[in-house]
Amino acid sequence: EKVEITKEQRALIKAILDAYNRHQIPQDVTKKLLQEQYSAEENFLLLTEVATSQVQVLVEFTKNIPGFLSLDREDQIALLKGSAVEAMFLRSAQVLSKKMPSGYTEVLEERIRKSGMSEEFMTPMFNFYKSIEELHMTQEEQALLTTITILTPDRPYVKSHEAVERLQETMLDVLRKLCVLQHPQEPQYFARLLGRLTELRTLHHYHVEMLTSWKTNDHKFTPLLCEIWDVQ
Ligand SMILES: CC(C)c1onc(-c2c(Cl)cccc2Cl)c1COc1ccc2cc(-c3cccc(C(=O)O)c3)sc2c1
Repeated sequence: EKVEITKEQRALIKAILDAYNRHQIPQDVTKKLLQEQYSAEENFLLLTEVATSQVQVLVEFTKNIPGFLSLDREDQIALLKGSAVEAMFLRSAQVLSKKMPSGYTEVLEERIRKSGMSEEFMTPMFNFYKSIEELHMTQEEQALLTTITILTPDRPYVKSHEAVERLQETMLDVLRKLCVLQHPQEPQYFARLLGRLTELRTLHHYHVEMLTSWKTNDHKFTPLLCEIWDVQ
């Protein structure tokens, strides 16, 4: 059947894409990735600094998701805490994508690979990055997929499950139509995008162990990261 994006849905895409592009990590933070030396310590410190900045950006972006601020305040926090890692995998995947060279691709990969993280997480992490790169997502798809990840109803401690589910379904419907219109030769494209959301949950579980292994090697995180990731 003819897939049509309504006027409201077009306005929704514009609002989300504008917010996604408006909230970016400041250049003086990301620039350090290009300048400082390479050592496991230095790489970990830089990644911690950028991740902290990314969380601040994520909070601002989330506040601009239509309907998010009408959710219960505690649910807003629960959604942010529950989705931060997954949103950051998506963001770092965009930066690492060689299809949209960001100037940080090589240095970021190098710093992640040499940040003192155990080898066992490297393979699934870089397989994920490769699978995202192969999708050649448009900016709208990136922004919507991040929004859908944030609006996942079954995060821990979310009380108004239905309210979040309604918001997420609105976004899923827009993304589904966008995929049909922007990837007409790939009828399975939308399903492939949703498959990445499943992959993100697996990486989220790996990430909890990554944090523990860093902690045991006496790596320090910032107060904001400790708060959002429940690290002591
Ligand atoms: C605390 C730290 C050691 C850590 O622990 N786990 C992870 C992690 C790792 Cl490794 C991989 C995936 C997810 C997480 Cl959460 C991290 C680092 O997480 C981040 C998070 C976001 C970004 C955005 C970047 C970035 C660069 C250039 C440009 C831009 C840009 O948006 O312009 C963004 S780098 C970066 C690093």
